[in-house]
Amino acid sequence: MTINLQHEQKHLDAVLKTITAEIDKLHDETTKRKNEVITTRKHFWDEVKINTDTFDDYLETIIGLRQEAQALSVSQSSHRHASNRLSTLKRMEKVPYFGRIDFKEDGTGDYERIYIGISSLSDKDGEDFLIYDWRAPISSVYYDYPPGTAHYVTPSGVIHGHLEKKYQYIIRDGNVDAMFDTSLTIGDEILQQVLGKGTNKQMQSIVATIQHEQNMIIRHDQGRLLIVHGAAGSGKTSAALQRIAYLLYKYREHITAEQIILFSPNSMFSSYVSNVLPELGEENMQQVTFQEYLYHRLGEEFDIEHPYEQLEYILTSSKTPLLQTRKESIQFKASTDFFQTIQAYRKSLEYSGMLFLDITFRNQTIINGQQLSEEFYSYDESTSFSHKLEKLQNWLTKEIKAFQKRERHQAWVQEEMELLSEEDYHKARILLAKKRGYQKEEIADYEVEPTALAYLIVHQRLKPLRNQIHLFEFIDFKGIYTQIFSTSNKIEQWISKKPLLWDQICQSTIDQINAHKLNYEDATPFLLLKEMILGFQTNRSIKHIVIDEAQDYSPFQFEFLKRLFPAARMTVLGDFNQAIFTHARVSSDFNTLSNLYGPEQTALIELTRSYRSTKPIIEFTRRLVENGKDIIPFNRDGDQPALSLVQSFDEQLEAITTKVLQWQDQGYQSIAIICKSAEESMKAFQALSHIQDIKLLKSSSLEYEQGIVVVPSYLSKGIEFDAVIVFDASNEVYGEESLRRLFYTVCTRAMHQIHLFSKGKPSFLLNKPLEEKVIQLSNQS
Ligand SMILES: Nc1ncnc2c1ncn2[C@@H]1O[C@H](COP(=O)(O)OP(=O)(O)OP(=O)(O)O)[C@@H](O)[C@H]1O
Repeated sequence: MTINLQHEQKHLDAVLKTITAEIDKLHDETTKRKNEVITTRKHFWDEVKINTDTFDDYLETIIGLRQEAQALSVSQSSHRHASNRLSTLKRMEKVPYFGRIDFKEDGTGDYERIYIGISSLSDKDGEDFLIYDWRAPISSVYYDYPPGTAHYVTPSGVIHGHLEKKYQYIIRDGNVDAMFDTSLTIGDEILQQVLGKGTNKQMQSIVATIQHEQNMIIRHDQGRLLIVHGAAGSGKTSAALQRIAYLLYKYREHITAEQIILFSPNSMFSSYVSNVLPELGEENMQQVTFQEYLYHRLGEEFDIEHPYEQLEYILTSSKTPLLQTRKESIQFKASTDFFQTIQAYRKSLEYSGMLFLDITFRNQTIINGQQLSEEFYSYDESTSFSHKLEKLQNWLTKEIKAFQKRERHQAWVQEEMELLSEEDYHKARILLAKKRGYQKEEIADYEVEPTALAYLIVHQRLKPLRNQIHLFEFIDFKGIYTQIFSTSNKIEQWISKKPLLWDQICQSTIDQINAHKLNYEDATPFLLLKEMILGFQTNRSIKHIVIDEAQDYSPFQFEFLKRLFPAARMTVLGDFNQAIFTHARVSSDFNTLSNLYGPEQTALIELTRSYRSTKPIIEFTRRLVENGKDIIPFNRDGDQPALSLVQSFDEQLEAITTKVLQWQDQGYQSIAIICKSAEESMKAFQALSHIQDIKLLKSSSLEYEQGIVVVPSYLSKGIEFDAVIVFDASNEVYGEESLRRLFYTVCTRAMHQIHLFSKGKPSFLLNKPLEEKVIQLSNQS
């Protein structure tokens, strides 16, 4: 069948008419709903009579309030629903659908034309679907099958049938610009077009061109854990976001956007991906970084190191024994071995080793830590650990009460009583009178007894202490954690393989903690131990967590997240070739992760096709990593990557400036000059400040800025640029094997162009690409 665009245009016009009619209807509806909300808000208090004289009045007031609040919530939700649908329809007005399948269900007569778009649309009688949502069960045929037999899964069973044809459309502003019979075409024209365009400030949805293996990720529906290991640019983040949209559609009765959390690497990345779900007509999920969580939980106790500070230290420090100790320490503290050690240690605390802080008041020790420890271990062995802690808390509360009684006779209390201001005295009088059961009108007759007042003063002063007891702040968590590193401790027996430089690791950990500093590698183990002692503070309302750039997380962090969100399923996406943190440099897969929920609850999907970069760029970058030959480039042509050798800093700056201007002339809008560290980025930025509108991206940057940017390697992770300049790819800068993955991450950020500059001898990491001529040596001075 030849494609008849006129005929297609006619169909589109008819669909657009229905969309326009629905938009008009919804316009009226949203205005009506909005007015309803405004009126309900305005008259909220008119409808409720506040009367608390008797219990019945009070009850009636509460019921009235509740009814009004419910009415308001119903109108608000109808308004939200109508306006969400309205904005989706407005988006559909531009592109109502992007694909079509001609499908015949077994046992039925004709082929049905199924048009697929970002949301479904029925005809005006509401009887037939003009457009099917891309997440509807039947739409999976579009992504999964070439013409021939096909099937799809519905809640009521599997539907088998025959797919005759599959089409893709390019629709712009109500016109069918092009239409492809994708069962005949060899390359994927639409994908070529999409990938050939310039980058956007924000990530775009990929629903029109989702690939079969990506669709498996999006619609995966079994087990607690889905692990996606995929090459750079293979669409992991994209698949993750469309998966969230899919879950919100499929489980719309049970899951809302607030019940899904995306753990992203940094705020800039969060802003970069924040457009995808709204573009698909869904509300955004929650986005957090693991670091934010650590700050939230431990920020008051410690000065916590940021993961990028840790990286910066590793990348910029000169090779000293101190650096070696730190690297060993990071690797050990992220290991499963250390996790098991902590578990064993926590168990042992049931019998000995718990440390408590002295309870002090006005520089006087009321009860010392040793006494607390004796009391704790005096409880019957059969009492559970958490119950023992509760008993200790109760005992302590009683001791404080007794102390309060004794303390009221102290001279300082007398002094405070005498110095009490008129206002404070008045407040104390009211409080005491109320305590003694005086009614409002009788308070004036109440005579304050000095002992009661003294008791009250001590009581007030002890309030912070009581709070600390309530929050179990009398447990010496710092002491308990550092005990692991006190060399005389038996903890060493539990470590299956003592790391090199163990004594130095111990000493530096103790020093840091004593200075109230928490290195990034200590933060999660510390928090985990704390939670194991106190009992986990869990969040059961979260139903799904998605962890992007998961190679950066340690087994500790996964264990932690699993416990923190006991009701959640997890989707984990990563690429070990991009594992840039010291702790993950030795791992190459997610194998250990399958222990998290057990193999039966775990599925692994590998993505090997890479879409971001042109074929010449992928052919270059895949030679940088050991297992790179498995990466399959999407067939998009482009210029070959280039390497320029320069002799001096000035020559480097001049060459970079020329390149940037040349790329700008060619129409590339997002150009990144990627440096190894923040330190190098700052230097480069200052030296290149003559380039108009050049910007520096920092770890504190909240938004991904387009244009010409200077960015440190680790911050460029997860995002992409039209053209990339590697500021200095010399052996001086990238001269170590441990930097291979970082270097690969940097080079894989480029979509269309990449040019590397090397001041002096190029990095040994480039030997293979140079030998195999996948990178061009562009000029040699
Ligand atoms: N099916 C697709 N259709 C259109 N574009 C796609 C598709 N899959 C991936 N892309 C594009 O490829 C680029 C890379 O995708 P994405 O960032 O999701 O990959 P990633 O695997 O998360 O990469 P990295 O690990 O390097 O950060 C993006 O521009 C994305 O839009």
